[in-house]
Amino acid sequence: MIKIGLVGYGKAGQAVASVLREDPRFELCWVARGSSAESIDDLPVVKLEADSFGAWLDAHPVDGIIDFSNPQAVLSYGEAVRQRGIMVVTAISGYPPETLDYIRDLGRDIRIMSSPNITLGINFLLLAAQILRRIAPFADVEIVEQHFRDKPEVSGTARRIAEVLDVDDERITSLRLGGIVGHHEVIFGFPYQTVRLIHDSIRREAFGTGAAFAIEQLSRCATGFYTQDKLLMRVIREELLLEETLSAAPAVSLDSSVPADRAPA
Ligand SMILES: NC(=O)C1=CN([C@@H]2O[C@H](COP(=O)(O)OP(=O)(O)OC[C@H]3O[C@@H](n4cnc5c(N)ncnc54)[C@H](O)[C@@H]3O)[C@@H](O)[C@H]2O)C=CC1
Ligand SMILES: O=C(O)C1=N[C@H](C(=O)O)C[C@H](O)C1
Repeated sequence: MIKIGLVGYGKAGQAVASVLREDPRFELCWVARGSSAESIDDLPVVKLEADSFGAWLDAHPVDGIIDFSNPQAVLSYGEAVRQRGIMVVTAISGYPPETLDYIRDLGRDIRIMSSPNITLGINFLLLAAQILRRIAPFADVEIVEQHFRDKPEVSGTARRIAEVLDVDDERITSLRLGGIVGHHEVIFGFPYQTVRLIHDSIRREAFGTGAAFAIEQLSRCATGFYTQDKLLMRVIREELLLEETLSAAPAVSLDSSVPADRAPA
């Protein structure tokens, strides 16, 4: 069982906590918050402060941390987890470049995954979009992202899509309305056809299942910096290799009395 500490218990963190608590592979041990440590159901709560977090980790050891707080939090817990070899899945979408550099540096000593969108669906869309982009680099590309009305910044997901497709951020159209959890659409415009790749996060629990996939995959990885699309590609590659191996496997006789060339197909 993987023991987890959750950093951030807001809109996304609460949904992630509910998914983790229902999954028998994980034990959610505690929550770290930025504000005062108000209790949450039966979960221990700590206020995240750099100078005391190491002692908290020693008294409440975990295998991994999942971060749905804000871009500053990793600066408070990074060295404490580095010293203890604790893996990290951070879903923060708006890291400044210097903080991303710090996260990559943490990858020299621990397993850490950072992705602006942790859903498996959007990371599959990222892989599909990159394939189409390579096939048809001449196509027009536009990106549309839609979120709840109070989300201030352009989605980190849309910026990541633009980055991997080598498209200028000016091609991103942002809409803010209602309670939309997360909608992303990549539109490829060809002379005689249009290809639309669309992903909708219907409920914030989608971020919980994505985080569960990431922490479980990370537990099988070597020390290093990872992204969710790379972890997903790793699983796809393993599946394809297994399929290739199985389809190439010669007919064998499990019964020594039956020659291999007459074994049932
Ligand atoms: N990668 C992904 O798939 C997703 C990423 N996000 C990102 O997660 C972050 C949080 O999103 P929401 O839950 O909607 O925001 P929110 O504002 O509802 O929740 C953030 C929580 O973090 C807490 N917090 C702030 N500073 C903290 C600190 N230093 N230590 C511990 N806790 C701290 C706040 O008190 C708040 O409860 C945002 O950056 C958002 O873009 C959100 C959903 C999906
Ligand atoms: O703030 C959110 O909620 C989300 N933020 C991420 C982003 O900025 O891309 C991912 C997801 O769309 C939800």
